[in-house]
Amino acid sequence: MKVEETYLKGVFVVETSPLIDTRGSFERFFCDRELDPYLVGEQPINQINYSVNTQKGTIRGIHYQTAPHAETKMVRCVKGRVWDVAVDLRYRSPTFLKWYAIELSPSSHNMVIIPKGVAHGYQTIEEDSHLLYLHTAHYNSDAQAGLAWNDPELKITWPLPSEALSDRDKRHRFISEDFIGVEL
Ligand SMILES: Cc1cn([C@H]2C[C@H](O)[C@@H](COP(=O)(O)OP(=O)(O)O[C@H]3O[C@H](C)C(=O)[C@H](O)[C@H]3O)O2)c(=O)[nH]c1=O
Repeated sequence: MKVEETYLKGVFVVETSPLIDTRGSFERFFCDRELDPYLVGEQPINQINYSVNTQKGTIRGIHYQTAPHAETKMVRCVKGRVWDVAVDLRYRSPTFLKWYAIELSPSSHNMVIIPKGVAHGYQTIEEDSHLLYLHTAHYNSDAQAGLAWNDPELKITWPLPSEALSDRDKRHRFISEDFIGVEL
């Protein structure tokens, strides 16, 4: 696994290598031993989720779980193609409210690691795009929080016009002036 840190501390891009033979290929998606240096002090994987998006242009997010249910999540696109965004919400982070985006797709063999305090969203750039998530915390409906995809404070330059937002994602409030970041 090749792991590179982005300019958002703790946000890593992992590239895995398929082992190809006459039958096809085999690819290791996750290994706690290999990724342990990047998941310092993290709990093990508690949940694995799978998201199917039928439409191109769908935006999901920008979500995070509040403490004490904050989580690291690892996201991989297993079908189609998505533009994946991480937004730094960490108190006193030098990249507070900065965002990083990367295209995830099966052919890129890549996965993004999104640590606690960093919110996550994505837009599908192909129809029928599927995502696999590994989470280091259990889902807690009372700890759900989110940012508006079109928050003027973030100025996220989504690649396509927004489509297929959930009612919840349509209702996120813009970041208030007194927002200083999230507790971890
Ligand atoms: C995340 C999650 C959701 N749910 C239930 C809650 C809702 O009834 C339904 C859909 O949840 P939600 O609308 O939050 O799903 P997305 O909009 O795809 O959000 C996800 O995608 C964004 C981009 C993320 O980064 C989060 O991991 C995750 O929140 O599944 C569960 O039962 N367990 C879970 O772990």
